[in-house]
Amino acid sequence: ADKPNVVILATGGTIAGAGADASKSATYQAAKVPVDKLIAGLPTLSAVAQVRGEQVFQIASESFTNEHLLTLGKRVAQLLKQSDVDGVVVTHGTDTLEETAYFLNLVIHSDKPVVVVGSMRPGTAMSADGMLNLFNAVNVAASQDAHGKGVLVTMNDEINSGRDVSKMINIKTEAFKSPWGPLGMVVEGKNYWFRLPAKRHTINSEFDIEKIETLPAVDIAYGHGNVSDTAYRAFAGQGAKAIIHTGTGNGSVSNRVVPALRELRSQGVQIIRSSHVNAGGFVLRNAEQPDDQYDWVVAHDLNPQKARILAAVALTKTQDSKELQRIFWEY
Ligand SMILES: NC(=O)C[C@H](N)C(=O)O
Repeated sequence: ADKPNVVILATGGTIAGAGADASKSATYQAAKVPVDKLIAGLPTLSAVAQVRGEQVFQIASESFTNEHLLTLGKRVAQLLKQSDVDGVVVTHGTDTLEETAYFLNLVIHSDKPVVVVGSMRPGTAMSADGMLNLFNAVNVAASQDAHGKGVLVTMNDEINSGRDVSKMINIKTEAFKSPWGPLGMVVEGKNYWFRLPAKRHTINSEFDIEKIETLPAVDIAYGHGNVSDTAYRAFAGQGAKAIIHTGTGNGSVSNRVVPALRELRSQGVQIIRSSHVNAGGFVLRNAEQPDDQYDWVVAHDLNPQKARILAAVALTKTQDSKELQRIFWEY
């Protein structure tokens, strides 16, 4: 009874996946196993925390929508207000895990631990990684020393910041990396911390899930050789309030696309330059493109999918491009 209370909010993904036999590490169905069965499969959890589960969704994370983010965020906030909840774990598919973790990091006003976790192999596979990842997540969520560090992600024994972490490869269990390194490690139920997040998050965020009812449409268009402006114009035509430009290199923009982006900006659409370089981008204002002159915003080190999350959250509060740029520097 003196153990911390941890609630596991289950949303589906491979951590709840099942394959036809133990050799199937990549061929399986995600989002099959209910949360109570996941918890029952890990009896050692009871030595760490009083754990209970809630099935919020049962989906593969590539099908996550803004509505899923809002529903999940509101439930996390509600639970953390309760004095009988010490921490929350969210089980999640890995495909959009980095988006949900960043979203929660921006909008949850609590210093209690929130840990998002998934797995690369279904529980039915040999060397399945979900059990240990979940055990680590519950350990971190139950820890006093995880308070105030923002939303965390435990995969492959590392503790990463939900802001920074990204799925870098789709077949290895060592799939999640932060361009600036992990915050720490969790080994045999003990946390080892090495650094702290420098960006604003959770309790120091100006955004609050309780004040957000909808998220505006923000779309992502990909830059590459021989690119056309068709996607950008189509997104704007369908009502996008901001377009994340997944630029080449420094977030550069082809001269085949620049005129369309200037035109869309003059019509009120926010243009946000990010980069698709693999190790994480570093897009600077007025480098490669005259952002001051064109009134564009840079995503700096946020990858396009994280830039979409921050833009959508920020646009619930401001339509001003300078404010938007301040927010991109601070979060
Ligand atoms: N490893 C995974 O969880 C992948 C799965 N497609 C998902 O994101 O739900």
